Amino acid sequence: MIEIKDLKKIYGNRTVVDIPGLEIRAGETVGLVGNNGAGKTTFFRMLLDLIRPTSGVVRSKGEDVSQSSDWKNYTASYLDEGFLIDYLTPEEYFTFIGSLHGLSVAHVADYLRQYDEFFNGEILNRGKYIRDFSKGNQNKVGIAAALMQKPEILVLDEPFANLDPTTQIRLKNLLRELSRTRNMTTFISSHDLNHVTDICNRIILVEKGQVIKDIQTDENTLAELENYFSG
Ligand SMILES: Nc1ncnc2c1ncn2[C@@H]1O[C@H](COP(=O)(O)OP(=O)(O)OP(=O)(O)O)[C@@H](O)[C@H]1O
Repeated sequence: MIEIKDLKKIYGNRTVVDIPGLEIRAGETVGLVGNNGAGKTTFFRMLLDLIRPTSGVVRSKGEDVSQSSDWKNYTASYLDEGFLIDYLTPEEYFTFIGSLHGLSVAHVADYLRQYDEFFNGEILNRGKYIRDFSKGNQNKVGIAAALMQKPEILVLDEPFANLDPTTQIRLKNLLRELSRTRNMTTFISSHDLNHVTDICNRIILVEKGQVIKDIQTDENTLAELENYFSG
């Protein structure tokens, strides 16, 4: 589904991403872990053609993401609040994103009903602009909007950050369900080793831009990661 070849990002004289080769198969749930500054967000930004690699290529279904736009039809992401439009209300934002994907206002309202529990009564009909929501609630808006396009590939940067424990558990259930029912390919970066090992079937550990471990999750993975990070 996604193939990475000789991917490098260099800022000044610092190489912040250096991945000789990586393949992600359809339906995989990939957790990206690594300490601050390891290069996770930079990697995601290259995956989504938000920044250009210094060298190398990211191919999605065989097409270079920097040369083709086809991947945008089946890829959704939420990296940070920069993806939102902060002078809109959540309803206006969902309607706008829905319109980009050919959904009517009624469709969008219908779609949002399934997120009642995830939103926990804090998102819709609040009469507030997105900019006035807490960071956690802004995350909820961004994640629900990304899922609205029923993507084949979903990329989320630290989706559990700023979410209360109840919403973290609801998000985990939601992502598990989507990967099971839609065979969605998912990338999730997180500092929460419990959550990523819980929902991801593959864990990629990066340090200084390099892949240090690439493992299929099993009952020993959490202990292995905890051991690595406590060293
Ligand atoms: N535009 C830029 N110019 C220079 N250096 C940058 C730029 N963007 C990122 N970096 C550097 O690249 C390195 C990787 O950053 P990145 O944000 O990808 O790490 P991360 O793994 O997502 O970290 P965190 O867990 O803290 O979010 C960091 O050292 C960062 O300072």
